[in-house]
Amino acid sequence: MVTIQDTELKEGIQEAIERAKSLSKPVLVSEVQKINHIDPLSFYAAGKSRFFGERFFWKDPSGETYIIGLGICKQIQSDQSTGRFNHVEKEWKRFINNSIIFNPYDKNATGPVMFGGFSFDPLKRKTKLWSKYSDSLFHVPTYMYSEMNGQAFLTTNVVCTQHDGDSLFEKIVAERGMIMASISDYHPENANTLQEEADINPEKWMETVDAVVDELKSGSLKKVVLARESRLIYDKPIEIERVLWNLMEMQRESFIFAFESNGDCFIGASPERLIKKYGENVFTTCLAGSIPRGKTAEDDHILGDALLHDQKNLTEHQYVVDMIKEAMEESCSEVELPDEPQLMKMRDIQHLYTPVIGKTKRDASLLALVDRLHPTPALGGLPKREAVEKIREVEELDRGFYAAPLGWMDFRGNGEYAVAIRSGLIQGNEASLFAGCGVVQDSNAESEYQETKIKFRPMLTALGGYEK
Ligand SMILES: C=C(O[C@@H]1C=C(C(=O)O)C=C[C@H]1O)C(=O)O
Ligand SMILES: [Mg+2]
Repeated sequence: MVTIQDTELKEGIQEAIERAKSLSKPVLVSEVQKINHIDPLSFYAAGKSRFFGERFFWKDPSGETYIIGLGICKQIQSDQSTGRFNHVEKEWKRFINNSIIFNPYDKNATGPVMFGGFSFDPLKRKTKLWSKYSDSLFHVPTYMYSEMNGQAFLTTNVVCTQHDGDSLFEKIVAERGMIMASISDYHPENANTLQEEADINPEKWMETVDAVVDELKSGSLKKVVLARESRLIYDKPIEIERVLWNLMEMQRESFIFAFESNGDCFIGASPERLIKKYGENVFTTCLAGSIPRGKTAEDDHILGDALLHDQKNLTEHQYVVDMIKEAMEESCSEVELPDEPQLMKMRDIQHLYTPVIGKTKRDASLLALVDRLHPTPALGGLPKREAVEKIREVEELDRGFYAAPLGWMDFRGNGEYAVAIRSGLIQGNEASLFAGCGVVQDSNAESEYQETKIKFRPMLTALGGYEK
């Protein structure tokens, strides 16, 4: 059946081909349909055979926003280290500038959206672990399911070139029809069995923590976040859908994300927002300072209370608050944040948490805010530049996209980026998990090590390898 919107898509494609001829460059057509609700994970799973390596999944902590992409109609990438945020934003604007958009809905995350992220530190020596991800990597999906406050939308993005003809419309409608017809309720099947678990050099990591603590006592550095890796080997290829299913069951309060590239998949459940921008309203998060959850409600309360009064953790947290407050005050006309941190309780861990809201000054774009904030002292340290240099020098791990901004931006400039922690890189039947912690003068290597162990748990449990 041809709907009114399909007529629009057909005419849009014809017009875009004409435009591509006259401009001698590809032109995007984007069409948005309001549709009935689909289970987001089932939509993702429906793209498995056709689009493996070209999918992404996103859920925000409130569950108000889901964005799932299948296929890539445009890739924006760069290995340039300076000005990379600005470069991506310019490329994005240039791409949507001449596009034809049918979107009668005034909803964020509908129509053209780019999804992806950045590496933590483009100047870090690269290993082959992250060879499938360039320092800046964004995908614009061909088919995108998005949900905003309970309303569901299907966006179809087609890039037309001067060489395309009428058959492009038929091809897209047929492919889209096939995807929609193949959606069936996803349920995880048999789990993987963990065969080998290798913490990479924990003793050396603790020695590095000790050495950094000594430096913090004598120099100008105040905080350095040090991370480490655990490598897991399973008996068979890890099913990304099943990991997402588990994360959705167990880490409801987190951002849940998966970002595929050339067969690898970066995946995780992060409690930490870097920045959200809807219109002029911006939201960011100071999250640093950690303690385990208690086994009983009473235990849990005692631990939470101890965290709220622990000087080492309060200092670790305050560095983040000070830096984020300063950055926000530069970019915003109004900034509001509470005086004292509160507790954020996740399934496996509790943190000190200070939410920050603001209203941007007219010229502050989402990626300019990302540029200003990344890395906050929650993931880098303080002062920012020295801390990142220290990490580059002493950390064994190639962080890749771990601890870096990951998220989306739509054609109107709205979007959200999480700090991609509690995450791992899946490569066939193997996975690398990453976890770090804020090292300050009062840090103790053994307890920081224990803290990273807890931070591995969300992913370890979701993969199947840790039973609580
Ligand atoms: C670095 C991580 O987490 C960060 C470090 C924290 C800490 O040291 O207390 C707490 C929250 C995060 O900002 C991680 O999970 O890998
Ligand atoms: Mg800590």
